[in-house]
Amino acid sequence: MAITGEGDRGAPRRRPLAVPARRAGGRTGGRRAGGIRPAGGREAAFLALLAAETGPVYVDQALARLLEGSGLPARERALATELAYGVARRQGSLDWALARWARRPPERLDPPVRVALRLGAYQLWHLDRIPDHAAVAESVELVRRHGPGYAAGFVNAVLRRAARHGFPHEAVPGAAEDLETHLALTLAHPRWLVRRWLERLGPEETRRLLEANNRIPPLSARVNMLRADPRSLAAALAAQGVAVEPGRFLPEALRLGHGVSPAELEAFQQGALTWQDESSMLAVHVLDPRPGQLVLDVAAAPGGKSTHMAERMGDRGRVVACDVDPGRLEKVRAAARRLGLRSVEPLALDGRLLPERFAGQADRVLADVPCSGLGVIARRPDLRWRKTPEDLKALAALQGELLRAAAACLKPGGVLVYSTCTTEPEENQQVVEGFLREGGDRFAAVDLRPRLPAPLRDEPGTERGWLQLWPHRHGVDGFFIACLQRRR
Ligand SMILES: C[S@@+](CC[C@H](N)C(=O)[O-])C[C@H]1O[C@@H](n2cnc3c(N)ncnc32)[C@H](O)[C@@H]1O
Repeated sequence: MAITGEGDRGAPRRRPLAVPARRAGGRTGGRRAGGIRPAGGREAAFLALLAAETGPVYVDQALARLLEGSGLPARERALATELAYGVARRQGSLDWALARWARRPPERLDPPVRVALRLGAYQLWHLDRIPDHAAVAESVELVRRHGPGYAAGFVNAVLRRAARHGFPHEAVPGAAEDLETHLALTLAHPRWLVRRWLERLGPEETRRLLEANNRIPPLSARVNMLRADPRSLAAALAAQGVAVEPGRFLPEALRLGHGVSPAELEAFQQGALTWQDESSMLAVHVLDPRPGQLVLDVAAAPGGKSTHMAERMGDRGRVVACDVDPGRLEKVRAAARRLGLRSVEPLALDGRLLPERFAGQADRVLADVPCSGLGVIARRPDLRWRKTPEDLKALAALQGELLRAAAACLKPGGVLVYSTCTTEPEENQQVVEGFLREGGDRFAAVDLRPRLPAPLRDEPGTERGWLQLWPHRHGVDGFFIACLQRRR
């Protein structure tokens, strides 16, 4: 769902699988999803899942590219989204069950074959309204069109067995017997994540978190207060038949009903709103940039928070929007243009080099760093299967370096926010605590309570300078915010 400004955390992506084109077999193997026109929703889902399986792209991104300009009617687009997200979400448990009918683990099969099997099995086991024969026949047809020669007969045989026997519920251990495996299989998450959350949150909360990760997340928008006021905009949207309600925490936030096509909404095109989760808006509220200030955004693309800061500053002052990826900086430029903001200055640079230009000068610095994205699993359903504990370690090193560079740019009395869209302490509290230990008494954690809306003031950690938001507790993305101030 490429709808929030937060879609891509900019973390290093998985490398493309080194599948030789012939073995990958498909006529689509190795080609980017964007280059093909799907004939219907099922084919769009299949191609998006295949693109994610064989390239450095997430399913939601591949699907968005495929659907853009596909000319598919709304019903087929909805089917594509339901299937692609559903399969991506359930991949681990689908593979576990399919292994017994395929007599080998799906990851050892050619990508088009395993994608066809997952797509068929998902429809058989999780969608009541699709008749079994259609689920099987359509999957066979897709692999015939896009897979290796042998595949159609194999997929047909495996899916017929899967239809006959159903999902092997009897083989899933009970919660009392083996809670970790039970939750991993019934709520489709990798075991290492379930284990880590069980240790930290206990059984009940872990279950609620896993369930929240499997729900369609809210569609949140930020009103550009320089162009519109939230009440009137909400009324105008309601008059157009859009279901709309206020945000949970902030005056500029709105929640819109699903079924809205974000980029096509007139209010978006006219620069009156930006798609953004409320958790991200909170980071800017905590930083509290003021008109006329010099503000640095260390890792700014696609510009969700840079543009929010410029809006809050009345477009007066400078918001230097730095990002190492010049291509992604174009999105910042486009967002600022759409929103009518002139104070945003895109800068293509490794954020670690910012002190060479801005040492000791900035009033405010935002370090919204690349992270694992484990707080946005609901938006990016295949992410859970791609991340490993090793990723968290590698990211923590880069996050620490970016935080040190950000802090070096602050002037005395200047304020910094460090944020991520992950829930994991290695990328969050531990990075900030490590930095504070190294920095001696030059920096101090800022009490967040006066900077937060009332319902969040008493969350754990706020008086010590940090806030962890959770999808199952707060109804927003999993997001971390820490605030520091330079003393001298
Ligand atoms: C989480 S995203 C930023 C989201 C952005 N703050 C927003 O609100 O729209 C992380 C960004 O970090 C960038 N990035 C990764 N390594 C970087 C580095 N060393 N210096 C600067 N930017 C970096 C990525 O290109 C990506 O755009």
